[in-house]
Amino acid sequence: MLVQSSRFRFLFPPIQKRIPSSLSFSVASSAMDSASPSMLFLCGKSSTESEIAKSLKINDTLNLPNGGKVSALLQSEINTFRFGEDAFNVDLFLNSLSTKRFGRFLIWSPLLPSTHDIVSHNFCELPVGTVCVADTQFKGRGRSKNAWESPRGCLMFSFTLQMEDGKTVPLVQYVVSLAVTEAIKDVCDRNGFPFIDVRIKWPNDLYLNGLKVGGILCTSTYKSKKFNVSSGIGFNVGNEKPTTCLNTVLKELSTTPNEFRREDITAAFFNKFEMLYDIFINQGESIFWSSLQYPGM
Ligand SMILES: O=C(O)CCCC[C@@H]1SC[C@@H]2NC(=O)N[C@@H]21
Repeated sequence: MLVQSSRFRFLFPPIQKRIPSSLSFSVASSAMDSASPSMLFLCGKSSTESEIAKSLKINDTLNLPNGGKVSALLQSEINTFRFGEDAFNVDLFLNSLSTKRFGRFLIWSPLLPSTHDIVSHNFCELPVGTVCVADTQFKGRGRSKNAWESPRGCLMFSFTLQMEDGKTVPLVQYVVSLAVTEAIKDVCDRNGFPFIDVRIKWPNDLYLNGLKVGGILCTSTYKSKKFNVSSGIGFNVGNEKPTTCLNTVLKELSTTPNEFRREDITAAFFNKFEMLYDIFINQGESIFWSSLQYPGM
């Protein structure tokens, strides 16, 4: 059943074609597995977050589950390395970010096992709202113990939030899904791109032209009367495989050579998420339904 709204569009199951989110890794990427430490660049929107970065580096605080090694570096050290032109541009992201809490402390890595492992394993050491972005993952995690294929071009990030009311925790993935589709609309509007019809298959999958292009993974632990929630998003922005991606569809719809940038989508995501999350916490789940119209019912 397709339900359309004036502001949001939702796609409810059953869906035409299901693409498994569990897909195998290439031999090359699994060979890179934990042999060398993952480089984590710790970056901040303001001096407050930059001080946190320095302290985490000096104290060698961050680590990975199962003894995986990390090497913590500061934003100022990024330019001492040569990463490809398609590496995540930290400045581009931070300059487009207008939030008060989410995304302001950024951990970027060119290659790591899983952004989700970084934020969930180090949750208590990181400021709430921390985001970890990777260009490639070699142990990307999907829901239900599936793997998430994580090639270059795919937008992959995880972030943290803390909640007090256990009843609302399972619903946060809805807010995340909504923020992703709203972010894509926002980037299209700002850049004059044609409308790209990314749809939510509730609660945590994103579809484009009937194919799965993104998924959301939310996990939580309970500590000191608070729910520590880690939320991970994988979205095919520039990677045509394994299904299709935003840039392929944009190319089909455009006469000029435009491309989505992962940095713009990530910043727009947090700008939208912070607003939607505040509404959700203050007004409850009505945000999901208030603007729905049921045509023909
Ligand atoms: O559809 C799913 O099964 C959810 C996929 C979630 C994948 C993302 S990619 C960024 C983050 N890090 C991970 O290891 N998984 C999530």
